[in-house]
Amino acid sequence: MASRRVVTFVTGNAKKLQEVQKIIGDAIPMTNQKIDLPELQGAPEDVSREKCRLAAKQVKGPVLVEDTSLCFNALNGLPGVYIKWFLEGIGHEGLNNLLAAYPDKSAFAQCIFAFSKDADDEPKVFVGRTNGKIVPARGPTDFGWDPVFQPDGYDQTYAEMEKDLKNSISHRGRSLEKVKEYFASNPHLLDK
Ligand SMILES: O=c1[nH]c(=O)c2ncn([C@@H]3O[C@H](COP(=O)(O)OP(=O)(O)OP(=O)(O)O)[C@@H](O)[C@H]3O)c2[nH]1
Ligand SMILES: [Mg+2]
Repeated sequence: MASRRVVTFVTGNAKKLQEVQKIIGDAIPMTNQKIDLPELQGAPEDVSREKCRLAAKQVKGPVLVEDTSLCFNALNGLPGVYIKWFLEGIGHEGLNNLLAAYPDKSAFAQCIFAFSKDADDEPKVFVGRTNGKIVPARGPTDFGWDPVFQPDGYDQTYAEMEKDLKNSISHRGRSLEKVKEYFASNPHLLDK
């Protein structure tokens, strides 16, 4: 049997890593590296592709990265890929206040994973999206904007949900389902 390479998931975010490990399980042989990659400005898919290229150069092997957006429909998709800086700058209350002037509180969480086999391989992207609305913070505050995002069809915020429930309906879970399908349908992807 050919020996197999291992995919390195590159992120600076420990909470993302926990979720990714839980969702992937042993479906894909994976390790991780904590590198805070510089992020291009622009369209979400391009941000993720560029992170993937930078990661592949550093790791020199198969890499997986992701970029997460939180998009408010009343604001035509902003803060989007800039949610990290909005959250750091204005917090949960500030995110709610951004929508104070609009009756439409709907939003979507989006995760874009990107994979490449090596630095010469064009990254492939996998988009996962969950629709919901922005609400005053409820639940534990240990992960980002989880307390202010309530997915459609549920009366709990992401933060109030059991982890397995969040992972089964989340932007990250949906994107990773596509990643897993891609690996399952390309069984020789990691052969040396
Ligand atoms: O409540 C949350 N539930 C989630 O499911 C979730 N996923 C990401 N985030 C936050 O949204 C921003 C994305 O920015 P981001 O994709 O650039 O991540 P990051 O810079 O933290 O890590 P990375 O880029 O090294 O992977 C960062 O503030 C993350 O903390 C989440 N918050
Ligand atoms: Mg980042």
